[in-house]
Amino acid sequence: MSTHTKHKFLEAFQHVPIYGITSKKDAPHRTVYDIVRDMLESGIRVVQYREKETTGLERYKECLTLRKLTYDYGALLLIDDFVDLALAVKADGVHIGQDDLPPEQVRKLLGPKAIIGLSTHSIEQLERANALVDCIDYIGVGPVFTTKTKPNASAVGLEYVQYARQHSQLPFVAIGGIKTNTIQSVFDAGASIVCVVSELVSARSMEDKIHELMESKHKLMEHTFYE
Ligand SMILES: Cc1ncc(COP(=O)(O)OP(=O)(O)O)c(N)n1
Ligand SMILES: Cc1ncsc1CCOP(=O)(O)O
Ligand SMILES: [Mg+2]
Repeated sequence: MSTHTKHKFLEAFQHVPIYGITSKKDAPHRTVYDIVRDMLESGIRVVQYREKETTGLERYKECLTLRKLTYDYGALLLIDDFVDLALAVKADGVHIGQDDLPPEQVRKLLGPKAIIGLSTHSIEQLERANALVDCIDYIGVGPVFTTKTKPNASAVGLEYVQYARQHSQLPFVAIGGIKTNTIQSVFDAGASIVCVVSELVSARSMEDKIHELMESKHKLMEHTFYE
């Protein structure tokens, strides 16, 4: 909303431009706490809690522990969908979809300091988000590629990432089907922040996986620098 919240959001990607999202089903033998601790130990500083198949009470208990953990690492905790949960655990903000509460209502509920992200899947939705530049802090752009993590959503493609790069007035996070073999194309299309859910959460070593993912970003930077 304010330049302050946008700055706080962008600053958190200074070292690792990866937005972390929880997914217990991609690491069935680990707790959400272990998953997030690994993300934080690997340098991630923005974590979204996204657990669809959990009770409200379990979500609350898990988020309470994550609030303390993310706080200890100076990281941001965002909640997917549930504004009430974000308020209850004093999260830094929420990520909402096109079918959730309208962003203006979410802003009224959470106040000026909260970070609010909104999913977009088309040029029309991106342009509507541009008109909300005083209400929301960033947008999601995706699914870039088809993904089992969101099986019913159609891919928007790299062209939409390029469009976001050129036309979004808000910081954007590219998401959906981004893996070691596709991440380079997403950076090439103009994304600065990416989200890798299943491949990261299921990795044997999250730290190694992040290094592997970031190799393409470094290659891109060297390439741009020497051009
Ligand atoms: C960073 C980011 N981008 C997009 C989404 C998708 O959110 P939404 O459209 O609400 O869909 P669900 O995640 O609820 O299935 C996201 N969560 N995070
Ligand atoms: C939550 C969400 N929103 C758009 S795609 C997606 C899932 C991304 O998961 P993965 O990185 O495993 O494809
Ligand atoms: Mg959602």
